[in-house]
Order: sequence, then structure tokens, then C-alpha cells
Amino acid sequence: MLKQKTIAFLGAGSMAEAMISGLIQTEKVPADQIIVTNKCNQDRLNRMKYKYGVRTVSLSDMPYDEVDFFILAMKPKGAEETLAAIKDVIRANQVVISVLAGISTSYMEERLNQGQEVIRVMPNTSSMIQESATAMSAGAHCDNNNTLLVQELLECMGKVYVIDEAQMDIFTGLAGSGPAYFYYLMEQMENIGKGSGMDGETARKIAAQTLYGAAKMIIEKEESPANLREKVTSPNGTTAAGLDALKKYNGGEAISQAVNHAARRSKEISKELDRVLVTS
Ligand SMILES: NC(=O)C1=CN([C@@H]2O[C@H](COP(=O)(O)OP(=O)(O)OC[C@H]3O[C@@H](n4cnc5c(N)ncnc54)[C@H](O)[C@@H]3O)[C@@H](O)[C@H]2O)C=CC1
Ligand SMILES: O=C(O)[C@@H]1CCC=N1
Repeated sequence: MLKQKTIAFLGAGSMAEAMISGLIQTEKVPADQIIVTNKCNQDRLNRMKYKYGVRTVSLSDMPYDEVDFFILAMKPKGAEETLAAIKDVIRANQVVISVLAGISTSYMEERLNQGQEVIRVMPNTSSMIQESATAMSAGAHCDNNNTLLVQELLECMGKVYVIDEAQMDIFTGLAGSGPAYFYYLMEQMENIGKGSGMDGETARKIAAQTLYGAAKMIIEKEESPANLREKVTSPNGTTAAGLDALKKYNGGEAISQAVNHAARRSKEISKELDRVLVTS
């Protein structure tokens, strides 16, 4: 049962905080069974302890025996050092879960002891409000019961998609980085509203409500984006004029390139990290 599990976050940045926030709201795991550590910045740990009631420790004081799930939440380049630090102090059935872009299950398995249970996960920052689109792929040695428990854990933060690990890079481009594209879009909408004399805060809320309504229509009505777009578009009307401009300025291409470049960067990170192992 999830309620009896102890979860340790190794890394206390934006992603760890978003996940902790989502998790705490469900009350599925008591706050004192969530342990948070980071490399430095005691202030950050103090603030998280105060805000969420979690336990905070330095890595050297981590009560390894107590922990069921270790969540790696540092930058990808910090993974090597952390995996080396935990390798011989954890048991094979204590699951190592990575949220790091570009870190594969085999990367973790190669650096941990034989038979170690590992799971690769890609959440997004909407975990903060339990609205993440999160992917997970289990490693070669993961026990089915643990895989289901980790899925249940991630469901505290939003929707979970169990995917083939080969799709993790594109998932990262779509959903891990995805919120940033929509924030960028909304920044533009807010600015154009402001530039046309609208109050900035109102323009921001209008942009957000419009995006939220459109996303909710797709989720609740189960209609394709193309169908829904057609319903907005009157012949020779305002939307047609707007969409023509989007096409003229390569809006579709820009979106495809954003997702592809992010996915490519995820692959590159994997290669860069593997190179470190080969050359060291
Ligand atoms: N920010 C996002 O939207 C998403 C981030 N990720 C992944 O999450 C990871 C963390 O990203 P952010 O939270 O944005 O970064 P961040 O820079 O906000 O936080 C990183 C944290 O890791 C700590 N840290 C560094 N080395 C460490 C070590 N050896 N042991 C323990 N803690 C250590 C730092 O002190 C800091 O608290 C990255 O690998 C990223 O790929 C994944 C999905 C979404
Ligand atoms: O920008 C990054 O590398 C991380 C991974 C997905 C979202 N943020």
C-alpha cells in the first residue's frame, strides 16, 4: 500500500517541489514519509519542510533503510555521482525512479548493482496541481507490484501513461517541456492584449481561460482538435483570418520544430552522459 511507503527525493528543485505539492494534496502518503535532500542550499530545504511538512536531511544523513522509492530529481549531469553514492547502500527492491531528461533505465542499471529495480519517469511541472501528463517505463528488473505502486504514486500528480521507453524522448518533447510552449504562447497573447490597451492581468486571464477551455473541450468531448478547430472557423470570418496568418508565418512548423528539438535534446543528453562513462 502506498500509505506505508517512504519516498526520498534526491534534489529539491522545481520538479521535486511540483511532485511533492501534488502528492501532499492527495494525502495518500503522509508528509513525514516524504524525505527531501539536495546538494546544497539548506534554506531551500527549510522552506520545503515549513511549506509541506516533509522531512529534510543532508544526503549523508539519508536513512536509506527506511526508503522504498528514491526519486532522482537533480540535473542529468548529477546522476552519475548520485548513482555511485547510493549504489552500495540500497537493496535491489528499493526502487530508483528517475525524472531526469535523457537518463535511460539502462544508464541507471549499468551504474547500480545487478538486479536493481529502476523506473524512468517524465512528469511535468503541472504535477504541482495534480495535472501532469506523466510517462513511465520500468527497467528490466522491476517487480510488477512495485511498478503498480509507482504508477499509483504518479497518479497523485496527474495522468500517467505507461509507454515504451523508446518513446520517452518524444514524450519529453511533447509533455515534459510542453507546458513551456503554452506559457510562451500565453505570454504572446498577454502582450498583444496589453499592446492593444487591455489591462495586463485581464489579458493574462483571458489567454489562460481560452487555453483551458480548449484543452477541456478536447478531453471532455473526445473530439479531434481538427474538428473542434473547424467549428470555430466561420467562412471568411475572424478565425479564418487568424489561421491564415498562423499558416503564413509557419505557426504549425514552429510547433513541430519545438517538440522535435526538445526530443532531440533529450537524445543528445543521453549520448553526452554515455560519453562521460566511456571516456572516464
Ligand atoms: N523542470 C521541469 O519542468 C522538469 C524537469 N525534469 C527533470 O527534473 C530534474 C530537475 O529539474 P529541476 O527541478 O527543474 O532543476 P532545479 O535546478 O530546479 O533543481 C535541481 C535540484 O537538484 C539538487 N541537486 C543537484 N545535485 C544533486 C545531488 N548530487 N544530490 C541531490 N541533489 C542534487 C539541487 O540542489 C537542486 O535542488 C532535471 O533532471 C530535469 O531533466 C523533468 C521533467 C520536467
Ligand atoms: O528543460 C528540461 O530539460 C527539463 C526536462 C523537461 C522539462 N524540463
